[in-house]
This record gives sequence, structure tokens and C-alpha cells, in this order.
Amino acid sequence: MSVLVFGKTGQVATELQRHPGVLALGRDAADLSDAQACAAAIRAHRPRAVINAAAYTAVDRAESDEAHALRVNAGAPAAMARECAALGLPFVTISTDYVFDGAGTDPFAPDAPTGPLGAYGRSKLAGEEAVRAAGGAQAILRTSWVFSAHGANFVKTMLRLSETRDSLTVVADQIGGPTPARAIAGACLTIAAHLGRDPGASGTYHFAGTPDVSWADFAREIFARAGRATTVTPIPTADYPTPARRPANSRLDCRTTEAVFGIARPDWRQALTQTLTELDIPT
Ligand SMILES: NC(=O)C1=CN([C@@H]2O[C@H](COP(=O)(O)OP(=O)(O)OC[C@H]3O[C@@H](n4cnc5c(N)ncnc54)[C@H](OP(=O)(O)O)[C@@H]3O)[C@@H](O)[C@H]2O)C=CC1
Ligand SMILES: Cc1cn([C@H]2C[C@H](O)[C@@H](COP(=O)(O)OP(=O)(O)O[C@H]3O[C@@H](C)C(=O)[C@@H](O)[C@H]3O)O2)c(=O)[nH]c1=O
Repeated sequence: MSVLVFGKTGQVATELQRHPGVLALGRDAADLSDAQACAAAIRAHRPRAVINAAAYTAVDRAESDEAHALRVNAGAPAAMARECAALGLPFVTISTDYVFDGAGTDPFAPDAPTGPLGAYGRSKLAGEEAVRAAGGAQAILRTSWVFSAHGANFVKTMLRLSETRDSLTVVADQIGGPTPARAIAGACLTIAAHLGRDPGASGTYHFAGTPDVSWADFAREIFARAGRATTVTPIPTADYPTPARRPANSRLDCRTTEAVFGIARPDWRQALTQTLTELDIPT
């Protein structure tokens, strides 16, 4: 075993486990509510690198469960990062577009000011800050709108709803890059290996699928490729009230990730076709 992954059942963790030399720890082996248990797992396994692919990702639930989200999304990665720094291991943790306030229309650069609109984003931002403070060879990889054939995501929600609905209303004023979990897994492994050779590359990076799109247009593309007759009516965010506010602009500027690690933005349209095939949906 050479790379230790926190998370076993999640979208990115599932894709990471397709790679040889990856050992994934589920909640039973390391509960992220217990930061010291996470540090102890790293000490016990002594891997070549550590990737944190587990998180509290229930955006709306986090609004009424912020202390728990904070423990999982900040306390645990902080302890992992400190342990990795002490042992000289590269550490990669994944963060989110929801650390930004979504103002404007320009893509957010990795050093752009943050300003989360909700509890999930605040907990992820606290995680970023604590990981950075731990030092060592580390990367915080922010991504957005993750999808895959496994776990819960917007693609699977839309496909499920299309089985019973002729039409759906979907927000058209939130724009971002849908990102295949498989590509994120590959990026994490590439970055971890790079940090092992070049700790000076440590920092905060962005990685999102291309092209940027609204949730409404993403839904339309899902239905078109899957041959579903469900129609999509575009609506403003105000007409789809949710407990958590979400950023209107989730565009991420991914240029430094390509420049430093040679990792280009994946085209989500190709990955969507592949995901539908994996779900046994002809395209
Ligand atoms: N999903 C998305 O759209 C986006 C995700 N991200 C980030 O990417 C990363 C990976 O996300 P993704 O693969 O979608 O995650 P998922 O929501 O698919 O899965 C979350 C994973 O975290 C695990 N987990 C949650 N709480 C705990 C806990 N207390 N102890 C141990 N494990 C726990 C879950 O385990 P269990 O099955 O046991 O609950 C599951 O394996 C996360 O850091 C997330 O914040 C960033 C941007 C967008
Ligand atoms: C189901 C549905 C959702 N929507 C809207 C609500 C929301 O604004 C948008 C996406 O809804 P979801 O709840 O699937 O997405 P959400 O859980 O907010 O997704 C986020 O997850 C976290 C973990 C991240 O880090 C983010 O990058 C992002 O991917 O679509 C509709 O407009 N119509 C619908 O029928």
C-alpha cells in the first residue's frame, strides 16, 4: 500500500480505489468526527502519501448541523495535515467552490478572496485554513459540481426525477463547472506524487470540468444524452428556495493547476456519456 485515502463510499474515494496501491478507510476505520483517530490511522499505516476524500457534503443539512460539519470538514483535515507534516508525507485534501461568495462573472483564482454563503462552505474554508497552518507538503484542491455513477449527485438526481416527471424547474443563474469524480481522483494522485518530489509546489489549486454551464443547461444535457423526454424550465434561484444559499458564480480559474501539474480541465460532456454508460443508460 502506498497511498492512504480517507473516505471509501464517496464519489471521489470510489474512483481513487480503481488505482493500484490505494488503501481507503471508511467511517468504520476512521470517523472524521474523531480527529485524533484520523491522525492515529496515518501513524499506523505509514503510507507514501495521504488523500482526504471524505467530507460532510450535505449542503442544506449543514445549516442546522454546523458544529458537526466543522468537526468533519475542519477538525479532521487539520489533524491529518499536522500528522503528515510531522511524518514528512505529502497531503492532498479536496475543497469546494462554495468557499466563494459567487459575486461577479469572472472565474475565481485560487488566491481570490473567499466569503462562503453557508455553513458547508464555512466548514470547508475553516478546513483549508487549518490545513494551510499545519505546513508540510500539501495541496488544497478546490473543485465543483462533482458527478459520477456512484453516490449522490445532480446527474443521478435528475435521472431519478425524470422517471416520474414530464417537466422540471431548474435554476439557471448559478454557473459552474461539472467535474467528473474520476478526473478528480486522477488529479489527486498526480498532485500527491508531484508533492513527494517537489514540496515547493504546495498550495491551493482549482480543478473543474469544462465548459462552465448553468444547472438548468446541465440538466438539459443530461436528459438529451440519456434520451429522457423531461423538459427543463429555467428559473431564478429565488424561485427555488433552499436552506443554504449557493453561489451564483462557481467558475474556477484552473490555469495554475495545468501550469504546475500538467492537469487540464476535463470535458464534462464526455464524462457524462461515460457515466450514463456505467449506469446502463444507452446514449
Ligand atoms: N459532491 C460535490 O459536488 C463536491 C464535493 N467537493 C468535495 O470533494 C470531496 C469528495 O466529495 P464526494 O466524493 O462528492 O463526497 P460524497 O458526498 O460522495 O461522499 C462523502 C464521503 O465522506 C464520508 N464521510 C462523511 N462523514 C464522515 C465521517 N464522519 N467519517 C468518515 N467518513 C465520512 C462518507 O462516508 P459515509 O458513506 O460513511 O457517509 C463518504 O464516503 C469532499 O471534500 C467534498 O467536500 C467539492 C466540490 C463539489
Ligand atoms: C433537484 C433540483 C435542484 N435544483 C437546484 C438546487 C441547487 O441550486 C442546484 C444543485 O442542487 P444540488 O442540491 O444537487 O447541489 P449541491 O448539493 O448544492 O451541490 C454542491 O455540493 C457540494 C458538496 C459542493 O461542494 C458544490 O460544488 C456543489 O456540487 O440545483 C433545481 O433548481 N431544481 C431541482 O429539481
